[in-house]
Amino acid sequence: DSLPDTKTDEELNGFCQKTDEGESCGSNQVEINLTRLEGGEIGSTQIIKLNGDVEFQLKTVSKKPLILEVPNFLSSAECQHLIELAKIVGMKKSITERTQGPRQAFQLMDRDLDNQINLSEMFETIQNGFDIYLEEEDLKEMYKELNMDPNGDNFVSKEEIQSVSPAQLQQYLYKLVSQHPEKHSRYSHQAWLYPNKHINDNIYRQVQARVSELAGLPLDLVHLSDVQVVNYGVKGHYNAHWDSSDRDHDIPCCETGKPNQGRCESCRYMTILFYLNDVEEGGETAFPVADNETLNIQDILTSRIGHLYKTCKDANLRVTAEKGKAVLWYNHFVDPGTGWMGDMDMYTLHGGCPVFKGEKWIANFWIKTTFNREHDLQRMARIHDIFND
Ligand SMILES: O=C(O)CCC(=O)C(=O)O
Ligand SMILES: [Fe+2]
Repeated sequence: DSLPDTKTDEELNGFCQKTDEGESCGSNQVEINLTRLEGGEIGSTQIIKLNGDVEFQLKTVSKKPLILEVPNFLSSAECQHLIELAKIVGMKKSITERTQGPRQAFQLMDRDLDNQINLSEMFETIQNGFDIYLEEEDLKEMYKELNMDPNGDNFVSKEEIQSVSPAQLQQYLYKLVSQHPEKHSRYSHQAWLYPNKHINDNIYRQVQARVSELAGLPLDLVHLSDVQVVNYGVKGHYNAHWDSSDRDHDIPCCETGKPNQGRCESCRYMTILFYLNDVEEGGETAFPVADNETLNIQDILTSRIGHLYKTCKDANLRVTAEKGKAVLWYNHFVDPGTGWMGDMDMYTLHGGCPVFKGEKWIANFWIKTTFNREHDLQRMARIHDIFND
């Protein structure tokens, strides 16, 4: 499959690139690569011009991964508009993959291989299996209720666990989080804005154009990416996670608006997150391992640094939620071989701190690409037609 060769340069100008010789369009003429902005020293600010001739500040707040902030990227009216659009679509409770659908079994995390599960291993078992984060008291209460630890030594042996069925455990946990939604990894409401559905919305399109300009990425790519508007109330939060997935040859990347996909994974080259209001207290975006010297994924998965509902204040970096501000980072490196999406940057681990007072509205603009450049160029050509008809 290649691009239809009947297209003129002008028709292909959705992914035109500026070169020294002027503008050059289409995939045959120029190499379209994914690019990255360059940061400065931590705390330093660059001035950039977007939106005609309007100056914006681009502040570097982390180098590993590169994280940039742009205050007042959106006007107050634009923030309000995105919130209104989301409300019209309808805000729904956020769910995560692990809380969807029926559960058959869960994996016991017997880290020290002593054939019994201690409290911290049980914490990890439940986090891993159900996306639910329990405190020590919760675990002890659960042991009592389900009679999981008859001898009361806070260790659940393999025999003891056999007396509880996965269905029983699931039922108990779901009841618990229905009463205490803050124990879930993510406690928020959300709505998706699909670019195709808002094609006549001038404010939305203006924002998309500015995102493309800021990121230095083709507008077609921005038009391929849906937007998620999220609302958090008091106790609302999102524990630490990565926004994208590493290359998996067996599971394709999810694509906006493509029905009946079966299993697919989120592939998001870049995250551009907007704060749509000022939060009275709390609600920062936390990056627990930003600018860490080293990174140990096993440590992240087994320690409590991911439990941002409790540990946000210990995160290496916290970005405050301020109306109109954008914060952006790259979930992937550029593959030097293909010029397209490459390995994931595991330092991008992040999440939303609990809101203590007021509420929090954000919009996630994820730049979605797959690992296959030719495939994406074709998708870009198609969306280009839709947007320029
Ligand atoms: O609420 C935040 O600050 C972070 C949200 C987030 O990471 C997400 O929605 O993927
Ligand atoms: Fe995220």
